[in-house]
Amino acid sequence: MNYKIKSPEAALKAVVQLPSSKSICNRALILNALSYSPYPIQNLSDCDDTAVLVKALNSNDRDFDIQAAGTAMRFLTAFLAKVVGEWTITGTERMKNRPIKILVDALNAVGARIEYIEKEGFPPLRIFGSALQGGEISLSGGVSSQYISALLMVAPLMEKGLILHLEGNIVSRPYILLTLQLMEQFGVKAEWKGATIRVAPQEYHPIPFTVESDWSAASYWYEMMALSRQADIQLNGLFKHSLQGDAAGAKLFAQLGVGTSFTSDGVVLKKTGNVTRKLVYDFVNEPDLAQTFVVTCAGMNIPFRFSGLQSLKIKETDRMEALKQELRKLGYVLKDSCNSILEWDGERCEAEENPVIATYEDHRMAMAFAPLALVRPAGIEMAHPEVVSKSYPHYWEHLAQAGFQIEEKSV
Ligand SMILES: O=C(O)C1=C[C@@H](OP(=O)(O)O)[C@@H](O)[C@H](O)C1
Ligand SMILES: C=C(OP(=O)(O)O)C(=O)O
Repeated sequence: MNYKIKSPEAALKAVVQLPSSKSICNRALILNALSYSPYPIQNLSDCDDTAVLVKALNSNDRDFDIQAAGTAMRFLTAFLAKVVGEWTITGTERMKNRPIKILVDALNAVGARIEYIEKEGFPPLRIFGSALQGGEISLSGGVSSQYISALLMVAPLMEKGLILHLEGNIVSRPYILLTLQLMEQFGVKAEWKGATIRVAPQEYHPIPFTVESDWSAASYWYEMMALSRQADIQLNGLFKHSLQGDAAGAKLFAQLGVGTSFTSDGVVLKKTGNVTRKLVYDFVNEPDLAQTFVVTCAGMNIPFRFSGLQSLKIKETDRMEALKQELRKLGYVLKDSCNSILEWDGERCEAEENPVIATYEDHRMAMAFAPLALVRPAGIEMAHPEVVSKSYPHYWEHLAQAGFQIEEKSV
């Protein structure tokens, strides 16, 4: 089934209860389990990536399928490595092609026993759980921060604790900070100096915990604000002093004419009229915002140069390729270089007559392209719109409530 999405007939008006952050949910679930917490987590997301982790942590099975959830795959691997028993963990075909060797090598070096069931370096995995001795290891920080977050959360329960030396440029650094800050809320202290993170053996202490709304999800509403002529948008559940790195999106959207005011409920967006001529930004710290900004700039006709995109190649799909392919259908010619830079200098090609945007099993492709309906009188047609459930299951409902017309088309 495809969706044809058309702009609201009147001005876009929305008060949105955003989904809660899956990054925070999935950390809180692991920390809750490690601290034997009696408190259920409040405002837990009903998105797929969180649901698979809830299911795994509550089941009596030995074999887990975490589908497409990168955090669940990485966090559960480290978690199970220290739970006595024999476990297997698998996921979607794409997950079987997302690398995990750095994490497996690191865990095996501190006393775990993890084997590959199919392809060396990739899920599915067989895990022989036991107490972990811990110690001092070096690993690359340049592939996925999720490996580091996974190791850190189990680190205080290792016999000798853990000293991690991070090699190379670190990608997605705010997610490591998020992990450390949440660990601290659960009573565990770590020290991060230079390229070294130290966690001494310690116990977690359970706390009642409420999850904040998702700043990555907020970015699509910022995009709608940027692309609409007139709009009235309020996003509930966001904090001014957020632990999420993607809160940086608010500042960056200021360059695209969207202002943010914080209220006791969340944020109110307004148009400022101050729009940059070209947007230049390094997304190494906020990779999940890259698609939003690529599509917004194209829709606003603003050239851009975005660097720091190396991790996009190993996410739900190769996001650099997917963006180039799908924007070409709409008449934009993007150039990539060094496996990490995507630019658009305003070059156009002939657009397809009836383009259908492919979503590549990637929620962020669907969510980033839908707002283009605001600037395309013919609307935007999209394949597999259901992919949004990975992080934002109510996205289409919320768009419909905001006045978008969404028509199902059988194919
Ligand atoms: O730790 C997390 O919650 C995440 C870290 C990032 O991944 P990488 O560290 O692989 O870039 C991000 O893209 C992902 O959506 C969530
Ligand atoms: C990359 C993402 O998720 P994950 O790596 O957790 O599958 C994402 O949500 O954009």
